[in-house]
Amino acid sequence: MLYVKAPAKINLTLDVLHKREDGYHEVEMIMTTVDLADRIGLTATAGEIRIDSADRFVPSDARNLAYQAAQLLKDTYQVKQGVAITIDKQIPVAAGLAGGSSDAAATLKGLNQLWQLNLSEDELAHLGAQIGSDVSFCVYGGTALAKGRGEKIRHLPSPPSCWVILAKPSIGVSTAEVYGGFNPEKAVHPDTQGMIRAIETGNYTDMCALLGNSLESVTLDMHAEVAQIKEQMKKFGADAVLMSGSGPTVFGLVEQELRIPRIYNGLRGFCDEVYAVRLLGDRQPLA
Ligand SMILES: C[C@@](CO)(OP(=O)(O)O)[C@H](O)COP(=O)(O)OP(=O)(O)OC[C@H]1O[C@@H](n2ccc(N)nc2=O)[C@H](O)[C@@H]1O
Ligand SMILES: Nc1ncnc2c1ncn2[C@@H]1O[C@H](COP(=O)(O)OP(=O)(O)O)[C@@H](O)[C@H]1O
Repeated sequence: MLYVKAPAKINLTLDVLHKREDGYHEVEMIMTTVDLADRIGLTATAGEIRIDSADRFVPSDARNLAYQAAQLLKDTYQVKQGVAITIDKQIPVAAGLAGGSSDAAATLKGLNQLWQLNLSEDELAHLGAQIGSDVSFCVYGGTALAKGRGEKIRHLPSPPSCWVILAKPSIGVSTAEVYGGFNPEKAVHPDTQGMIRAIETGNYTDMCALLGNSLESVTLDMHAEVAQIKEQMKKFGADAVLMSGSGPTVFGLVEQELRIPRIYNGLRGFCDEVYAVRLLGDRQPLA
């Protein structure tokens, strides 16, 4: 079996510019991967695509984004073989951490090897955009500025290294619903260029100060728990906190490792799903 890692992402900034004619929103966002990852196993079959996951929230049919990735490659390149895909789910589902998108991206990369398609990363990223807006970024990983509906990628250097505390309240959030609730009149717009400078110059203080997400207030208005978790995370000592993507996961940046146990243990009192991970920063090897 071929194994591929599928890491989660967080959005350091997420600026929603406007709603487009096609219903999607034009965005500018800085995404970076963290070392919380699903593990995708791929085994060639005679022709069919199968999905196997022990996680009850992960669909095991064509709704699964990894299934869609395999189907897309099979149809586009007339591949006769099929694949059995196992998903060892570690990333919380519907959390704003792009778990499904990362599974799809890992499947594209793994099948490129297994089915010997010889496609470039750029070709895989381009195909990935047909599956979902975040899939192109997940093909590359690392740190990037994403524009368009999320599929136009410009690579950025690694942010200054730090710990990331992730806390997910026990609610799932629909990305479409959150974008649907976006109100341009009330929107806050993060300083994307400032964040790029902070990353390029390795300025941790500025990176913390410039975290921002236009979708945060939409989800906060729907779910009071998210605001409570933000408050708790700040109180327990995170340097800066923000909701990731459309939520509901809240992340906190922490420079000093010594502070992690207090924040982690404090949050565990409120929230079942808490993780202390590192920023991955750089793009990672395949497996
Ligand atoms: C908000 C973000 C931020 O990284 O991530 P998540 O919270 O999902 O992790 C992304 O923009 C989510 O990307 P992704 O989850 O791939 O979205 P898609 O499947 O393409 O779209 C789901 C739905 O979200 C809305 N959508 C998505 C992207 C976008 N730029 N504008 C939109 O309006 C559309 O209503 C679309 O039907
Ligand atoms: N491989 C997968 N892992 C998780 N969820 C998936 C997957 N494939 C499809 N989904 C569906 O996608 C939806 C969004 O899941 P996910 O990608 O985890 O969240 P988000 O878009 O918030 O980052 C879920 O409701 C789930 O039903």
